[in-house]
Amino acid sequence: MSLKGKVALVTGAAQGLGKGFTRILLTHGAKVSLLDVNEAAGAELKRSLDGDFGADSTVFLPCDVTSDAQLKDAFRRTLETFGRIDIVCNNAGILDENAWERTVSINLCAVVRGTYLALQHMKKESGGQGGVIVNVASVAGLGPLLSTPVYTATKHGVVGFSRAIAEVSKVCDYGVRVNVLCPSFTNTAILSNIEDDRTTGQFARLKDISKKMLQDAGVLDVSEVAEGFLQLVTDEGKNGSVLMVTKAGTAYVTFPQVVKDLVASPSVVL
Ligand SMILES: NC(=O)c1ccc[n+]([C@@H]2O[C@H](COP(=O)([O-])OP(=O)(O)OC[C@H]3O[C@@H](n4cnc5c(N)ncnc54)[C@H](O)[C@@H]3O)[C@@H](O)[C@H]2O)c1
Ligand SMILES: CCCCC[C@H](O)CC\C=C/C=C/C=C/[C@@H](O)[C@@H](O)CCCC(=O)O
Repeated sequence: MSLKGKVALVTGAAQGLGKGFTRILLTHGAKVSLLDVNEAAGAELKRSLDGDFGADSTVFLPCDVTSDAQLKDAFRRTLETFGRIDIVCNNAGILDENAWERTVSINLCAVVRGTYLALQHMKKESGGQGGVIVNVASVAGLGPLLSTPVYTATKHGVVGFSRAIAEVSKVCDYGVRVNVLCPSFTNTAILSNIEDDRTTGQFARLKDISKKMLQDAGVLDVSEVAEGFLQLVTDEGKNGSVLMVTKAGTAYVTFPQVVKDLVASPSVVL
């Protein structure tokens, strides 16, 4: 899929991985709507991108993804600005075992909210032109990061929800692909949480184990993860795919099939 003329909406775009996804989308010709709760960082990034790609390539929209009203408004303003939405990346996320309800609200509830809004705008049955959604989970969505059990739960939820919605989209012929990105440790601000008793809370005493995992796994550059993101966006054969990106390499994850694949069964009548 060529990205020229395509429009993307990225949450948590102001820094870290969201910034990396934004830059690779712009480099390949897309226009990008940047959503972030950090207004200062978002405005600063917009100024930088204006210089690199031109002012009409992006729009920055202050948005707290936990607010249904703000996220809906951001989708509306994106359409007003660019006239279409082809790509949505639900990337915004935090790690805070003390504020675990907010962690669930951002990392999982807002991914559901962003996915449903994306489908509302993109699915063919509601007049959309189709598109692709990439939800950002983590390797912690595939196995426990023991010092962060709620963060782990949210990322497992993103994997499960996204795979299920991808099946819905296939069966209902939405014309929208839904994929999941599972990066390992990556050099962004969130990594500092591993040392921070304020965010690991009651599990702070386990941080040395997580630090050892980080040392053993190595730390990715944002650009390495962005390449995996680009694959999930542009490969039109990928729907319901889960891409794990680690220093050891990048691989699509396969899952055990516990129950018969109903979609493949001709007896399923819709
Ligand atoms: N860095 C890693 O090691 C790593 C690995 C795997 C997955 N991830 C995931 O990647 C995503 C991006 O994280 P990152 O590493 O770039 O961290 P980061 O902290 O650098 O960036 C997160 C961005 O999300 C924004 N954000 C936070 N809460 C928000 C809200 N309520 N509404 C809107 N924006 C909000 C922040 O302002 C920030 O710009 C997260 O979902 C994270 O869980 C990170
Ligand atoms: C406090 C660190 C903040 C970074 C959190 C990021 O989301 C990065 C998490 C990176 C790795 C998590 C590792 C967990 C791994 C193990 O549980 C292992 O079982 C995972 C196995 C995955 C697989 O090979 O299928």
